[in-house]
Amino acid sequence: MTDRVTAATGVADSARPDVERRVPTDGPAKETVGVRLDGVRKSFGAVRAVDGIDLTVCPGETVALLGPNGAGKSTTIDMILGLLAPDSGSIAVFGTTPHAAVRRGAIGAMLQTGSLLRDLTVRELLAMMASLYPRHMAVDDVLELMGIRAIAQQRTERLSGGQVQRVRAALALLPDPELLVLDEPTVALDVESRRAFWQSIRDFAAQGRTVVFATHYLDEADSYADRVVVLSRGRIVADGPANEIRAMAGMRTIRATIPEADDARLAALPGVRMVERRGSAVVLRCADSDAAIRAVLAVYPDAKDIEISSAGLEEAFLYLTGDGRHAGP
Ligand SMILES: Nc1ncnc2c1ncn2[C@@H]1O[C@H](COP(=O)(O)OP(=O)(O)OP(=O)(O)O)[C@@H](O)[C@H]1O
Repeated sequence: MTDRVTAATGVADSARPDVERRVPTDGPAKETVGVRLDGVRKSFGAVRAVDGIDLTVCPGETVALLGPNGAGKSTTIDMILGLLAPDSGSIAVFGTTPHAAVRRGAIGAMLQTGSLLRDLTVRELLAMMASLYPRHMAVDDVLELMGIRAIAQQRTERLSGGQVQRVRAALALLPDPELLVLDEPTVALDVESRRAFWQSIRDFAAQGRTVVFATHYLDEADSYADRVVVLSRGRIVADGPANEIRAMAGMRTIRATIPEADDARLAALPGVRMVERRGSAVVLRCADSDAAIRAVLAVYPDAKDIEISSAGLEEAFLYLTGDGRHAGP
């Protein structure tokens, strides 16, 4: 798998005031589309960070943007939040521009970077931020939702990395947003903290709210999202219900030495999804390895050194993002 990004440790990034200072709403919007991206592109110099993304997120959906480092997840999120403008294409959030949605308090965000204000207790920080919103969740309710009641009297500079993440999420939830956007929110957390974090977000989503989150973790996307959108090199390479993406992750691989095999013919065999060359061997990624091996032997009875194996989650992820095609011997 790819390298992990630097852990986020804070909140209330002063360079991003629009996201943190939301104006309250009268409750969830009634639009049938929560977030919509049409042909969105964004480059930084010669780097095409986002290269033509079409994406629709329905209200109430929890969608994971899954991808390795540099896939374009943060750039996509920053454009949904109105922090970056696309070079081309359009973005709508609950039927309006991202800026308008932020202004009317529809979006709460937890970004990768930012720092908590020091010299305040967690409760004081939440109360202070709440005072900026004419309408907001009760501080006690947010403490309860994020499971941080026990640290309410603790000063922010004394918090552990995991506690900081939960306080940052609490700040994002404070104005009771219709859309919650989380950019790799659990990157610094251990397994138990991740589980507890996601249970809190699930409880929030269960109120009919829309959640979009970026992650490197296939298992996290699988466990907590209704739908998984896999990004690679600025493009969507897979988009489907979590169980479908998991099924792809469950694909099997047939490796064999097949003299004079024709790649196009192999690719057309039943059960075969993809053909790769590894020296004299071919590797077949299969949706149905039983059907595939029967077909291979029927067409190429001379096939030898046959191995059938399950793709691990990591391998499946590399396959989905296209980063593993030339890996391995
Ligand atoms: N402000 C910027 N200036 C120049 N290049 C940038 C900028 N922001 C992003 N990029 C580049 O755009 C590409 C996509 O970056 P992005 O941060 O969106 O990816 P990501 O999927 O969020 O990655 P990560 O998981 O590492 O956060 C990368 O090649 C990155 O180096």
